[in-house]
Amino acid sequence: MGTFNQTAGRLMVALDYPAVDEARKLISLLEGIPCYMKVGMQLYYAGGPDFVRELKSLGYSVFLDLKMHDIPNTVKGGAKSITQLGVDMFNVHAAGGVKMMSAAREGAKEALEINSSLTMPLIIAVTQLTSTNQGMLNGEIGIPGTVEEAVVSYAELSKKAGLDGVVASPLEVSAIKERCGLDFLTVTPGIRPRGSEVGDQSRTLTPGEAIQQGTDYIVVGRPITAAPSPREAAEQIIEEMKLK
Ligand SMILES: O=C(O)c1cc(=O)[nH]c(=O)n1[C@@H]1O[C@H](COP(=O)(O)O)[C@@H](O)[C@H]1O
Repeated sequence: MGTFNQTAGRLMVALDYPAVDEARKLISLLEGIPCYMKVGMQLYYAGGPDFVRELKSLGYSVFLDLKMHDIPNTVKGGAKSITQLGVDMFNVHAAGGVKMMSAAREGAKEALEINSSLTMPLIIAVTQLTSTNQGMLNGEIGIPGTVEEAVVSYAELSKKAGLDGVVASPLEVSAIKERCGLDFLTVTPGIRPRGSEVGDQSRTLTPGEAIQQGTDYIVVGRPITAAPSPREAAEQIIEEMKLK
């Protein structure tokens, strides 16, 4: 199991930018605010491992969101490389199955055997993307049942594989915790402060509501990055989280 970094806070800021310069600009605006930095595929494909190392050297806790979904051997290798970067959290798709998710853990462990100064990252699994709604799940994707049932079933698989938690919408947090236990982490995107644009997200709650549901971490991108003052937006979100 990885460790829960209290000093990083419970807010994860999604650095969804096409270039590292834009990400650096936001990071300087948010200086001193307790948060994880989430690097997703857009920024990683542009800035690569060097940018992740840069964030680590600045002292940030980093969630590398590359959503691996491949055969177990490939995911094991990917997890080994990611762990060698010293990230604090990374993710895979639960749809890859128990063997694939266990392989991610094995890969991370192998990295630690090579370099004992590394710590085990938190490994979490994406359940159903927060852009998926009930109609899409049953019609387009072809999975029967409710979104909550599909998410909880993926969460159970993730737990069976020995992962630390899942990515889901805040709407499913209490069902996940009920089935998988309170210490099974939930990382929840689909966060929209009241009045902000929903965009392509389908299953959303406000930061305060997400905390009330018992989530461990909230992931916020555009409500901060596209705000007139990203710093004020982040401070307001943290304030709202504390009030709950
Ligand atoms: O794994 C993720 O982080 C993720 C999973 C998911 O189901 N939904 C989801 O939105 N995300 C990520 O969370 C962030 C949400 O960004 P905003 O919608 O701009 O707040 C993006 O970086 C997404 O890639």
